[in-house]
Amino acid sequence: MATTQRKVVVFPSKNELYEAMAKYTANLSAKFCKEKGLFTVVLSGGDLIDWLCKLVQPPYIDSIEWSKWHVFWVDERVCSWDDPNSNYKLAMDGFLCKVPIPSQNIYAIDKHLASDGNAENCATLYEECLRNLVKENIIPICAKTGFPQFDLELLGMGPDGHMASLFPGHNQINEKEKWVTYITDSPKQPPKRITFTLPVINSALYNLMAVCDKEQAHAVAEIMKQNKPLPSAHLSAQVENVWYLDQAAASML
Ligand SMILES: O=C(O)[C@H](O)[C@@H](O)[C@H](O)[C@H](O)COP(=O)(O)O
Repeated sequence: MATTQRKVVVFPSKNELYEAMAKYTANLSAKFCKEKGLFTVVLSGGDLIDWLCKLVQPPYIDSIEWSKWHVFWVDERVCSWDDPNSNYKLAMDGFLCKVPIPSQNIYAIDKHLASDGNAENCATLYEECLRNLVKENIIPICAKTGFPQFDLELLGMGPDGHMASLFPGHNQINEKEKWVTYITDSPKQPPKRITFTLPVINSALYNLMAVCDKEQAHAVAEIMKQNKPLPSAHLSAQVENVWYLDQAAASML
């Protein structure tokens, strides 16, 4: 399934990395809005949302066709929408509330099931939501993989090399059929989460993995040396798999 070579860019400062992330996202938004009238974007949680700060500033905030965006989460914590742990809340407060994306184009985890804490049902329903959007021609199916194909996924990596909620030593990374799966014993808190599976993640046209800070430097080095099968080492994309690193994250390369 791995189709593209990993492209790595190291930035002299975090500010330059943030600027490049905004530019990359804005360029793809313009391309896909022009080509097909919509842009499907997948967010993760963690620090990534802060790193998207430049998107909500000029010139990007005024030039992006926000009404054509469709927003998804690569993983989500199973908790209520107003819980400080919620990736939905994080993205809403830090990014989405600042831009005019129609609320019906924001595809969050089911509010009630998430509050109830049933991870399996949340994953089933999120997959159903994606399947409906395939029927509505919002999300195409990747001809090569047979899985849904998002335009851009904005990803982060934990110090243990996890991406989305695919953690080392947990079997979610091996899922080959489902589109969305779940975990109830995540090593990163909180323990209950839903997550896109690897075939879905790797079916995206563009994957941008952003990694900052020294805590991640060891995992970055292991992944680049190809000598440790960490979940993030499996990241691929159909057109481009690009890694943006700051100096600290690249310090052990
Ligand atoms: O639920 C989460 O925690 C995130 O969605 C997760 O996938 C994140 O992208 C990585 O864990 C990196 O997170 P940090 O930026 O906090 O290291």
